[in-house]
Amino acid sequence: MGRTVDARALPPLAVALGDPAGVGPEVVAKSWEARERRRLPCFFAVGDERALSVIWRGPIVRIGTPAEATAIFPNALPLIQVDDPGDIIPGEPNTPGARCALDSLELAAGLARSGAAGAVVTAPVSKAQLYSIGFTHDGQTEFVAERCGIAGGNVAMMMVGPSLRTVPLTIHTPIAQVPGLLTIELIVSRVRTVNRGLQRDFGITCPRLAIAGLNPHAGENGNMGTEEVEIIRPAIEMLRAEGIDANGPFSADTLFDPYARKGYDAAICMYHDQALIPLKTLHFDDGVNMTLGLPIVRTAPDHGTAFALAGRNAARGDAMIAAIALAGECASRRLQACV
Ligand SMILES: NC(=O)C1=CN([C@@H]2O[C@H](COP(=O)(O)OP(=O)(O)OC[C@H]3O[C@@H](n4cnc5c(N)ncnc54)[C@H](O)[C@@H]3O)[C@@H](O)[C@H]2O)C=CC1
Ligand SMILES: NCC(=O)COP(=O)(O)O
Repeated sequence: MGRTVDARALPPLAVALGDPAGVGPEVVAKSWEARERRRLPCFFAVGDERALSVIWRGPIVRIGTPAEATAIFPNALPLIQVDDPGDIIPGEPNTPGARCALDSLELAAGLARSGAAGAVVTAPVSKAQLYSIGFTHDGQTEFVAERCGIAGGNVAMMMVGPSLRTVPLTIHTPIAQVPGLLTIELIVSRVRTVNRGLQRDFGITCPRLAIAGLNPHAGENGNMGTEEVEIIRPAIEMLRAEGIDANGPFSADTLFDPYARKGYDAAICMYHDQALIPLKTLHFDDGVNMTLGLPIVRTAPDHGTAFALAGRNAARGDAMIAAIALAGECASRRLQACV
């Protein structure tokens, strides 16, 4: 039986600043400013101090180890320095900045893996910039998974908002390739990961999972596409035989209305936009991207680098605040389950 653990036992969370020219540094600074009001767990930034100081006049204290963050956090934003050798101009991404974003991500994820940080929270990176420096993963999700020794295909991206959780089964895949990638094995393995993640990180004993169809009207019994009959329905039957409360396939067009949303804990979607459009439409300001299936907790705000806003003090910090809060809750829950 687990016993209650004081939340203060949670090590500080590592927050990678993301692309130095994006809104990442600004939303991290805004999160620190909101630390008391929003009762955020202790965290420290990982990145180049200049990315913060060019857009923010608040106090920053460099630290050498995560443990030092605890004493600093009430009065200043603790930071582990990662050098960016280039010019940092908000809204103007460059190659050194992309390398700095990657180094920051690597270090922050490593600190979480070692247990020195309680979780890793990642600010937005530009995928195009990362690809230009030879980044071979689709995104931060797959990178962190690999660093944890897990194949990218064995984790799940879950988008989390106050009234909706969605999971894209295929993620950063060209839409034309989606039907060919959908298999019974993919659906079964990804839904198992989601089921376990909702139990472990959200304390939902028997998660209710709604599986979307791929085609209009979930295929109308094979008359508007056959994926539902040949792939999705057999996968649901396999999952139900294992005791997982998976249901569907449901027409995606009515899966996100207020009445339908009451009926499930997460909607499993067939492709990126099917999952992200409803989440961002309903919860853009406080949506969180969480990676399920990792040995560590990793969250991120739902938004991207928003280069056009960078340096103008125009970015909202709420999604980053929600990402830090959720990471703290999930990491505390895991800690509690361990003792
Ligand atoms: N987790 C990550 O690292 C993510 C990175 N990206 C990257 O971000 C870049 C830009 O992608 P976009 O599709 O333009 O998405 P975006 O989220 O950066 O911007 C979309 C719209 O939302 C606004 N916006 C974004 N964040 C905001 C905030 N905090 N407060 C107020 N308004 C905000 C932007 O100004 C823009 O109008 C791409 O390079 C993409 O790779 C996109 C999504 C997630
Ligand atoms: N569209 C979601 C997104 O781009 C986040 O990707 P990741 O970098 O967190 O894997």
